[in-house]
Amino acid sequence: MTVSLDQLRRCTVAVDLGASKARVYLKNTGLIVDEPSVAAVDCRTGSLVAVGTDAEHMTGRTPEHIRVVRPITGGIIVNIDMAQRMLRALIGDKLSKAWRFKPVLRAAVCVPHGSEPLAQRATIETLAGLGARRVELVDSLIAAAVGCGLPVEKPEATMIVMSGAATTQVAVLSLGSIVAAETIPVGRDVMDRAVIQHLRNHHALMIPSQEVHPLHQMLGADGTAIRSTEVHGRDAASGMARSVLIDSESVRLAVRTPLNAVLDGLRSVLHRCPPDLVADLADRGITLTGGSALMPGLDSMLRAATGMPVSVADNPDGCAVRGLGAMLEGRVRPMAFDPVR
Ligand SMILES: Nc1ncnc2c1ncn2[C@@H]1O[C@H](COP(=O)(O)OP(=O)(O)OP(=O)(O)O)[C@@H](O)[C@H]1O
Repeated sequence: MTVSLDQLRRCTVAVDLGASKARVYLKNTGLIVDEPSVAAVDCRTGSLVAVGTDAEHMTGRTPEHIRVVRPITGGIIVNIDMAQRMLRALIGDKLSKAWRFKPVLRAAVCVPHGSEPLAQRATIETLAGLGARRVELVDSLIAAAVGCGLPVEKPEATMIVMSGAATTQVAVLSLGSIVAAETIPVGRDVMDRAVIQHLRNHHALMIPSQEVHPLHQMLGADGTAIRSTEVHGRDAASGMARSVLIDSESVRLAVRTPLNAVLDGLRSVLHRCPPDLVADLADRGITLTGGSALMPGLDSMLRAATGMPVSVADNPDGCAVRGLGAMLEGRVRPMAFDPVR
């Protein structure tokens, strides 16, 4: 079964359920949900305590009876019931008006490239439980390329690197189709964990995840990058509070392994492309998108490693759902694009 642009135009909502953010785009309205895909649950009663940003703020600060859960891991819905409850709470009554005019709700959902049939089934079930009568699945790389404004329908190569919280997806597209693509299980979360592990191994310091974000600022290559910064955490041996001065080279070293995995994936995609398409990319280069594209220095690290021009898309987070929204609203030139199913 294939999904055409005509079928997508009949959909009312576009949905992107990521490991970090849940986004819902209502046709002819815009983004109605752009919140962390997090829920806080009271284990004693099973009731939802908070969702989205409020739930995310509770991470690591809850009493024993409250659990903060992420129903989506690596772009895969691992807890359908919780994902439905979270989405229902996030959407609230924002869909009720659309529902009145379109009693048969059709939804289009981004799914990671190469996702397993079971993962696709979980996505369909989640949306069906929310009242969608029909769910169309679209490869998130195609949706993101459209959302970045790339000329995907042309017989020329475009290369997109979409880096999210849990995964980085790389693809070369031409004529509306994916020529070669790879999903690498490395995103901002993995980079953060690599830095946390590095500090533990080399400085015997355990730091909370929010302490990692200022460290990444040191990777910026615009000359304004900070050379060193003080991080606060707990001494791994004594358990006492301690501060350590960390320099940018330490952070660069910590993210080298996950970054190399992304580069291997990128090379593998280029190897599988015909030379004519790779030649197109010498000028056009790579478009970097996804929330992690905003990580300081990621573009310059990719540029240095590949020797190709790298540009960060405008508003890179949410490109996929915006691209899907454009398809729903018919703002995309007709093309024979490769759907997921
Ligand atoms: N300004 C910023 N600087 C650095 N990182 C950022 C910034 N804004 C968002 N991020 C990171 O981007 C990630 C979220 O990106 P995105 O919304 O594309 O992910 P997702 O679609 O939920 O994840 P995935 O595609 O892996 O399922 C988070 O890990 C977040 O820390």
